[in-house]
Amino acid sequence: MVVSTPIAEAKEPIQGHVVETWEISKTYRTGFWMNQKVESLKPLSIAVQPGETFGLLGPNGAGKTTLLKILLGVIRASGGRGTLLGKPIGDRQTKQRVGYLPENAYFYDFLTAWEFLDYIGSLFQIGKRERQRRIMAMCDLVGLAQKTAKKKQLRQYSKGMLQRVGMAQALINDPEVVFLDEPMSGLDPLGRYQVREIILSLKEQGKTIFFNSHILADVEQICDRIAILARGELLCSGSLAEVLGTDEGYQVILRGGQVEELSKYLGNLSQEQDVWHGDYQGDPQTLVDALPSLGASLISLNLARPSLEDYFIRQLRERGITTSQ
Ligand SMILES: Nc1ncnc2c1ncn2[C@@H]1O[C@H](COP(=O)(O)OP(=O)(O)OP(=O)(O)O)[C@@H](O)[C@H]1O
Repeated sequence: MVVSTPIAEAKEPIQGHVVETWEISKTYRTGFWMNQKVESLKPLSIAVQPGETFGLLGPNGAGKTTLLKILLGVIRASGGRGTLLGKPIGDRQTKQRVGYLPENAYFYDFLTAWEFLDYIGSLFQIGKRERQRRIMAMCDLVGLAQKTAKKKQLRQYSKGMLQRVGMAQALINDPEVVFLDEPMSGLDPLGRYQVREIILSLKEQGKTIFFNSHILADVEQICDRIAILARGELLCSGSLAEVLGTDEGYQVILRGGQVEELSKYLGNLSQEQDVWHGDYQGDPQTLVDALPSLGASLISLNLARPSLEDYFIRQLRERGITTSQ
């Protein structure tokens, strides 16, 4: 995969937050008489720094797409306010500096990828020569063969290839901030890996990335900071270290010893024949030194950090959320 193809010279660093909201909220009115209310987003305040990869997580129906659409000016907030690149949300000039990959991108599938990207480039009023240059750079960036891009109609593309075209269209205007709604959904492991690589290469170029996802393993690998939404409510936000904590423990497997003695050192002890599994907190050397007196020998000792998935599920359970909406 080809990565890191900057398509424009360095810009002035962005001052202040790229995204900032203050108590922003959304209530939809539904029903025949529009008399039913759906509170999709409860008052929410977040801030995203320049150059950051920010992951917005949450189960289905949490309000992730709603927030993204508000930030992009696609729908209006019911309350609160926010800024994008320092300008009030909805500012027309800001749109030139923003890229967006919708969750279910609609493509004119009778066009080739090249024609489609050329069309999107023309909407941004990019001149013909520059459009050609950018389309070539985009094909390289997202790993799309130029020959295929010129020949094949989009209706003949696989989901993974369409996602690459979607990424390319989101980047054709060389945006400073890119919003990606579920960029890995529906992709196989290779496709997910490739999208992750593209996101990392954008990050290297200093772009700010805001993306929605419920694929936690991907988020854990690429995000600087995360926020968790559920039922329209912000449950927490912060860096992974802030959210998960830095308390690292060890998973220990050893042979021999008695439960009374071993439990002074290990938590969650379980036994399979004469092999013990347990958790250990503290200096590993202390445990290793104590093993002879416990009559036990070490089989393995592995560093274990709580995963984002464990944390995410715990957060939802603590609030009694066991199903998606
Ligand atoms: N146009 C609409 N009219 C009424 N309710 C809506 C509308 N759009 C979204 N909702 C409701 O708002 C809530 C949040 O929806 P949203 O699409 O923002 O969730 P999401 O977190 O993006 O979910 P998913 O992960 O499934 O894409 C849901 O309960 C949804 O049914």
